[in-house]
Amino acid sequence: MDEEYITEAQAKLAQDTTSVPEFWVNKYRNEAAKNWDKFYKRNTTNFFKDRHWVEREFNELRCQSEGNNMPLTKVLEVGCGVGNFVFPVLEANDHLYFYACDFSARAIEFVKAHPGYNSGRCHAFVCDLTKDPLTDEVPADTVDLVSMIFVLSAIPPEKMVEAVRNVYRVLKPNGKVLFRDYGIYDAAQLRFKPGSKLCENFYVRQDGTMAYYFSEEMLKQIFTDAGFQPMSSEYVMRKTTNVKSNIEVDRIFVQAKFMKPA
Ligand SMILES: C[S@@+](CC[C@H](N)C(=O)[O-])C[C@H]1O[C@@H](n2cnc3c(N)ncnc32)[C@H](O)[C@@H]1O
Repeated sequence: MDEEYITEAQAKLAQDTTSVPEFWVNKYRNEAAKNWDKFYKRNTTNFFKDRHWVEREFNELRCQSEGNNMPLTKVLEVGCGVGNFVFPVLEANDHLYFYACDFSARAIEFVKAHPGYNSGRCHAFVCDLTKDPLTDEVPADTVDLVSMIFVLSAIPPEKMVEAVRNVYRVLKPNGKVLFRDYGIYDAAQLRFKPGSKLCENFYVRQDGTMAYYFSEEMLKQIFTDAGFQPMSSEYVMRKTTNVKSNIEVDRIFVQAKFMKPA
């Protein structure tokens, strides 16, 4: 990241000295699943775009076309929403089997109603990563890959390590986590109004959903505390134009891979 950009971003963030009363902080934390469910009631399947960049960024998901006798690669997408990651990848690679979970029951209903949902290649279920064992639905040590695409940022920081440990238990030894999420100093973080910050780098949006902005260091700490070995990590910068205001903004994401040791 550019030094000048970082200095300006830090100065902007330092201006916000407000704090959210503890009652509200607890309420947002306790009602996270309810607020995401309302989000999907309002937006149905229309909010997030299909994530067609995924195979370009994560070669593990590309079709290897090594013949039909190869066992299917088992992938678990946690926090799958309405399937904007799952369905494009399933369509592009017929050698994958997907487990997909989310704590919004409504999101899972949308996944099951999708024309691409085929129970021979996909199993969707409701699960709160911070408290429901994934092993209730997925046998321990059996999954090749877990994708975490913009989900960990929605989880309060003090629950992140436990959520990642939950993922660890279903992965095979040498299995990998493919991760992409919001990076620190992302334009969306700098746009929050005073009174939205719940704790360092963690904010509540107007609809009650929450978002954390990761530094590479913080992300590495969470995954190593949960038992993973870091494989790669980078900030991905994208300039996007806000359609309403026609202003160009700097989106910053963190993309990383972690391995469960053998
Ligand atoms: C920004 S959306 C991303 C959806 C999807 N991964 C994608 O890329 O389109 C975040 C999702 O994480 C889910 N989520 C947040 N906290 C969760 C938790 N503790 N357990 C399971 N799902 C959670 C939300 O319901 C929401 O669907």
